[in-house]
Amino acid sequence: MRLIIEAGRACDLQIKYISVLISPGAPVWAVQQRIDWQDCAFMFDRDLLKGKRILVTGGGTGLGKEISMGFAAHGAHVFICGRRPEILEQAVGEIRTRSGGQADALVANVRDPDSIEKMMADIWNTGPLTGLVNNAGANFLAPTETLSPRGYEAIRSTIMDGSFYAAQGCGKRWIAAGLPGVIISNLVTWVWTGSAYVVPAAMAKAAVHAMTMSLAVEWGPKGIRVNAVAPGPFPTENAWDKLNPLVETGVGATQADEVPLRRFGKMDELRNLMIFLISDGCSYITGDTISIDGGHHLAAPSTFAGLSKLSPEDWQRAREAIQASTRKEKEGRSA
Ligand SMILES: CCCCC/C=C/C(=O)SCCNC(=O)CCNC(=O)[C@H](O)C(C)(C)COP(=O)(O)OP(=O)(O)OC[C@H]1O[C@@H](n2cnc3c(N)ncnc32)[C@H](O)[C@@H]1OP(=O)(O)O
Ligand SMILES: NC(=O)C1=CN([C@@H]2O[C@H](COP(=O)(O)OP(=O)(O)OC[C@H]3O[C@@H](n4cnc5c(N)ncnc54)[C@H](OP(=O)(O)O)[C@@H]3O)[C@@H](O)[C@H]2O)C=CC1
Repeated sequence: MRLIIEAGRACDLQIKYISVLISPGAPVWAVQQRIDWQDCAFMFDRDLLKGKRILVTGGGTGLGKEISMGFAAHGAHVFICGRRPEILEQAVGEIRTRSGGQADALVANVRDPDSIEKMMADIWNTGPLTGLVNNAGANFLAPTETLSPRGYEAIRSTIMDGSFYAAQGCGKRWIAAGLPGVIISNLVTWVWTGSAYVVPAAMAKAAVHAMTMSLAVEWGPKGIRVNAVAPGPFPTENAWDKLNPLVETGVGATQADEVPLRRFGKMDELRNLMIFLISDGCSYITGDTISIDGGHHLAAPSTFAGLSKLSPEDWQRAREAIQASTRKEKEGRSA
């Protein structure tokens, strides 16, 4: 048994990550432990995003919550959405308390264009957004030949349709009002490499990558910047439940030891990139997708190719473990 303790401190939010690798190939659990704000080192002026109003889809958990926290800590009013009211309310409370900034939550299902339109109308009733982060995502490991149309649709519609309708909802309002705006989509390095066993997610993210380049050109003359980030592994509870449900599924994409920088990403690293991209100081970057993965995709172990060793019985167990996690999530949904 090998035990690696990897501890890093997130500068602005002071989160300590401890990753414990039980044995090579075993799943990694990232324990996030909150500590005080006091010794924070901020990379940007604390007022950098003052006056900004930014919607982060899927901002109630994981990366979306951490990104929202970073925006709020730099003066922005953040709006988060998702399908579980309790999770959203908890997140809003946490963002307000820890960042000292403004945050509000809206229940919305990004798979449903009417739900997105209602959310946009509700937000615009209190004033226009200045920025949008397409972060809501869905994913699970599965051999492609076993996917049902509903399974494929659940992932595609969340990532591809959700990002399109949210971008369109903001874009049409900005254009009508002659306002500038910024859109950032949270993709994954599979937009360049593809990945076995997560094909619908790789396809949908690649579609949003194409949307990023296309809209940057179409809406650039109207003052709307459109960019994306492509993270490598940043362990979150949901992602790891869906992508590393068993000891046997601990391969490439969810492992730190094959990342050239030899560790997972830290939330403050992602936050800093997002704060930069959404800020006015970044006014000449558009149409780009920036990787933030410690070099993972260049070293090529960033996919689930290693899962070809799994037996049909292993896949059945993986499916059951993933679906147990989904059942737990569903209990809280109201949209
Ligand atoms: C380099 C590192 C990269 C890491 C990249 C990370 C990417 C991520 O995006 S991680 C994000 C993880 N978070 C989530 O996925 C949160 C949102 N997830 C969900 O809402 C659910 O998990 C969902 C995707 C399953 C969708 O929920 P819902 O619409 O309620 O879906 P159902 O439970 O009704 O299932 C729909 C359909 O899918 C089939 N299915 C579900 N799980 C599996 C599975 N493990 N294997 C095969 N098929 C599965 C399910 O059976 C349904 O189909 P039918 O049976 O035909 O009805
Ligand atoms: N963690 C990682 O290593 C990486 C993550 N990413 C991307 O980052 C994003 C966040 O992932 P992560 O934080 O790990 O996972 P989470 O599951 O924690 O985040 C996904 C969020 O999206 C929301 N969401 C899902 N479906 C919908 C829907 N139909 N309508 C509204 N909201 C929805 C979920 O809330 P709810 O279920 O309540 O609706 C949840 O808050 C994803 O797009 C993922 O692909 C990219 C690369 C690496």
